[in-house]
Amino acid sequence: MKISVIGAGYLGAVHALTLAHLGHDVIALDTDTARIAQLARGEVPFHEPGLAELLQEGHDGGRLTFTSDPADLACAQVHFLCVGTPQSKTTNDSDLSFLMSAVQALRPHLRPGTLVVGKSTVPVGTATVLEQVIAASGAGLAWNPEFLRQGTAVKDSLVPDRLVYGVGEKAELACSLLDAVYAPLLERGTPKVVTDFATSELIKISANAFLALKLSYINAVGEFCEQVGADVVQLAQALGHDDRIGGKYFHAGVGFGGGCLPKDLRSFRAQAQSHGVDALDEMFSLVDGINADARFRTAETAVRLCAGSVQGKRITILGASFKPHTDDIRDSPALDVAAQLAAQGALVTVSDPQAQDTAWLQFPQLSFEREVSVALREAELVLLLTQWPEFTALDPGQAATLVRRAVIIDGRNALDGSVWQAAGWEYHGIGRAGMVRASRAAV
Ligand SMILES: NC(=O)c1ccc[n+]([C@@H]2O[C@H](COP(=O)([O-])OP(=O)(O)OC[C@H]3O[C@@H](n4cnc5c(N)ncnc54)[C@H](O)[C@@H]3O)[C@@H](O)[C@H]2O)c1
Ligand SMILES: O=c1ccn([C@@H]2O[C@H](COP(=O)(O)OP(=O)(O)O[C@H]3O[C@H](CO)[C@@H](O)[C@H](O)[C@H]3O)[C@@H](O)[C@H]2O)c(=O)[nH]1
Repeated sequence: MKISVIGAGYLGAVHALTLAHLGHDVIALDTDTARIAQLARGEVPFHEPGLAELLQEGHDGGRLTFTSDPADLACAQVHFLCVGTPQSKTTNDSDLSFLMSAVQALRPHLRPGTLVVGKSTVPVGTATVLEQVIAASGAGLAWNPEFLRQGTAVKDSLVPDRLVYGVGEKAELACSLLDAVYAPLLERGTPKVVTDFATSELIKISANAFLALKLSYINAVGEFCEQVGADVVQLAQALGHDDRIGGKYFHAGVGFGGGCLPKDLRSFRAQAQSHGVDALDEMFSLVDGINADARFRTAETAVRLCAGSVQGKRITILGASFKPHTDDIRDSPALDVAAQLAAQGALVTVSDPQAQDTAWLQFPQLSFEREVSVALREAELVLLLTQWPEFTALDPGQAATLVRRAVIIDGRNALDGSVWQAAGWEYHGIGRAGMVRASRAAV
């Protein structure tokens, strides 16, 4: 099938390349002409495991085209909308301006029997409005939210845990075309939920809000653990043995970031508020606050470990991206903590295997050093804030010879604290008061 994908960012580029992998002819459009030129040359525009191989495969198979001209989309039978829906600069609402201009640009090139499919994450009610915007063209509209995670985006797209079709006036057309698009996944038994627009929109945003809730819950319990001398890592493991709770997505630490969870939970708050569901607004205000606090408390611990002031202290931060295996620094907890410490006069060096090139432009107050052994030199405090394998595999004995003071905050509880302690480090896991006490005893 001929398919267009509009918006070639972290979601759209992956979606376009996986659709080509499934055997479709895909044309991807982005208003960022540099990005389109890069993709057309066969270069991936960001770090995502497995994406370069898919791009090569799509090029070799002649199934991929890239454009910035909406007129080129006229040949496609299905059009996926994958543009950004960031948080508004002034409120908690989603900024839908990119989505609206993408649909306006597409509208003249639509014809009867074709389908526009929204994949971007949107507030409830958006699909109903867009269905009216394109109605005169004779094309149908569906909402098909995406649940991929950066870092495992290719696998998540090829082996999704569910497909959601939100359908409206042209439900039959929508279901038959989406079934054809996803035929290889459906044949493998991927669960499919067909529902109305509002439910499909809410499924997506409430999923992300729930994940944020789970993380803020374990981080708040982690704070309690610190107060009473308990260990949040053991606690989460024990809770996770209960299937009703589950151990996934339950790692306490410096909190969540990225281009999705923070802005989606705020959009959820704004939507709940505008519909008078104050309990959800209040609940997610707390979730957001706990997350901000996790970052703040990490920075506070760093100050405490520097005898009350980081002024002039050399601090090394391991990690810049919001999670490992991506170069995305949107709302990165690591960079937030780094900036908080730099604002208090610390000399902060950040190391990241992939995210440095974007991070240094946005954070000129920080120093960046890709080579971790160089970044660690003469550090008076080290914080592990993004658990890249390059960092979790560090030899603590070797690392101890590089730093001035062997003190580490493990902001992701990703290191084996007892091994680091045995190598002479003062180890501080977040929510792990027991590890701090053991560290002090070892010193
Ligand atoms: N990143 C993810 O893992 C992920 C997963 C699921 C859902 N989502 C949702 O998908 C949407 C996109 O997120 P993203 O992370 O890919 O954002 P992104 O910023 O990486 O990509 C958005 C792309 O859209 C392009 N664009 C903007 N306006 C355009 C227009 N009018 N026409 C064509 N292209 C245009 C931008 O140049 C950019 O390349 C958001 O709604 C997000 O919430 C993202
Ligand atoms: O146990 C955990 C798991 C995650 N995180 C943090 O939570 C944030 C988000 O992680 P993750 O959800 O894995 O990354 P995203 O790629 O942002 O994916 C989320 O956002 C996407 C965009 O909407 C959705 O499609 C995905 O389903 C949803 O998981 C990151 O900062 C992680 O470090 C933790 O702190 N502890």
